[in-house]
Amino acid sequence: MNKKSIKDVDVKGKRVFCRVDFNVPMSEGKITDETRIQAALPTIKYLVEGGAKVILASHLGRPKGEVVEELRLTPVAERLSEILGKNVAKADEAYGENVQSKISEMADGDVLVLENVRFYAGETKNDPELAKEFAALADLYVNDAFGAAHRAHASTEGVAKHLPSVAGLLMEKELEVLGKALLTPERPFTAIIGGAKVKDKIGVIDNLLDKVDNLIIGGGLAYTFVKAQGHEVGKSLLEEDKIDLAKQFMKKAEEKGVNFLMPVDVVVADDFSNDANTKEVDIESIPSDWEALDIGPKTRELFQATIKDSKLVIWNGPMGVFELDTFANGTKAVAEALADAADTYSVIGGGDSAAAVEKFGYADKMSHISTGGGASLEFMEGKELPGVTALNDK
Ligand SMILES: Nc1ncnc2c1ncn2[C@@H]1O[C@H](COP(=O)(O)OP(=O)(O)OP(=O)(O)O)[C@@H](O)[C@H]1O
Ligand SMILES: O=C(O)[C@H](O)COP(=O)(O)O
Ligand SMILES: [Mg+2]
Repeated sequence: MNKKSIKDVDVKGKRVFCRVDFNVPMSEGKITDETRIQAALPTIKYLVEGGAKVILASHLGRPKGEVVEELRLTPVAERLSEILGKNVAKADEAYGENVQSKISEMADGDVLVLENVRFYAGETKNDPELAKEFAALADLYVNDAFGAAHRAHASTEGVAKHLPSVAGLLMEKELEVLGKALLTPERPFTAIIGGAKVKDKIGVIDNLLDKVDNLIIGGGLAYTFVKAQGHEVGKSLLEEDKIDLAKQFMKKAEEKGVNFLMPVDVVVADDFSNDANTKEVDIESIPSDWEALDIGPKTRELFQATIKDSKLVIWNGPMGVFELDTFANGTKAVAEALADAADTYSVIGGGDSAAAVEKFGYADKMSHISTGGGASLEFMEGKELPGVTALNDK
């Protein structure tokens, strides 16, 4: 990596604004998967042991510039305190006088978690004034939030303009491992894309089609493509204004000779719940009042066969609503195929995807579990990550 890391600078006694990705899956105020907290520990401990005053900043969810009580970082700070075995302070804001006064009371090695940076509208707009407020809290900026490095936001990019700025240990490791896999990808190279962030992720398919041998589409993302194929999708997740784009991608795949795999059957439900009525139907027969919430058994086999024959697989986005057991089989089948494929280098990306692999007990069978979903995809596409570009060169 040509960027400076925390190992290249002196942190002792410094106030360090450390951006982490604590955007963890939560349910009813409880953290349901702490992969991202665990992944940030090496940097946090390095800073604590190095005698820095560690000021942690993160987003959680997408509160759109307003305070959303359920998206406070308090549970994360509490969990971090347990893990570190020391008191971790929590601020109710992310900058300003109250925060300054909390920081002025910190001793070397103390840890403070700021409030969700996305409670401020300026965060996602990369507002220079907000970036300056963040910078005013610290002497050094560390970006360890690989999962948010594809965002040019005030706490991931803007703040770096005002402070010496270096990468954290997780950021360094992610870039190294993913970079290696990408530099000379072993073939067949397969990308599996699913999940729910259709608007965000559909675009990555364009560049991926220049790189992969197989592209598998599942999860909520699939139904925009199903519609583009000319089938009805009932109440399934659909981005109407991306249908034309989906058509273009299918055409491009054909021209490039990329094997483009889509669900051939699905599990549909009459309600978004575990006790909904469900049935398995072929892809051209989704009933108008029903919603496809998982891939079906034929699709599971189809996807598994391709995975088995691949040497490198990158996977981002669950195949169905795996949080509900009724719709977990598709995601489980993909995880299982990857776990069984001993000769396949498997890279799992994304908060919910990592949670799924963990939930099904396959985490230690994967070659690399990246903390980045969108970030790992954009990196794999060959795009520059603004959160990395903004850091100081070596
Ligand atoms: N068919 C579907 N309909 C609706 N939601 C779906 C469907 N399939 C999967 N999902 C949902 O997609 C969500 C995960 O998508 P997401 O794009 O956030 O993936 P991720 O791995 O967390 O990546 P990132 O880190 O970028 O968020 C899950 O909560 C899951 O329930
Ligand atoms: O979950 C993620 O992929 C990262 O935390 C980024 O979140 P975002 O997609 O809401 O920017
Ligand atoms: Mg997610």
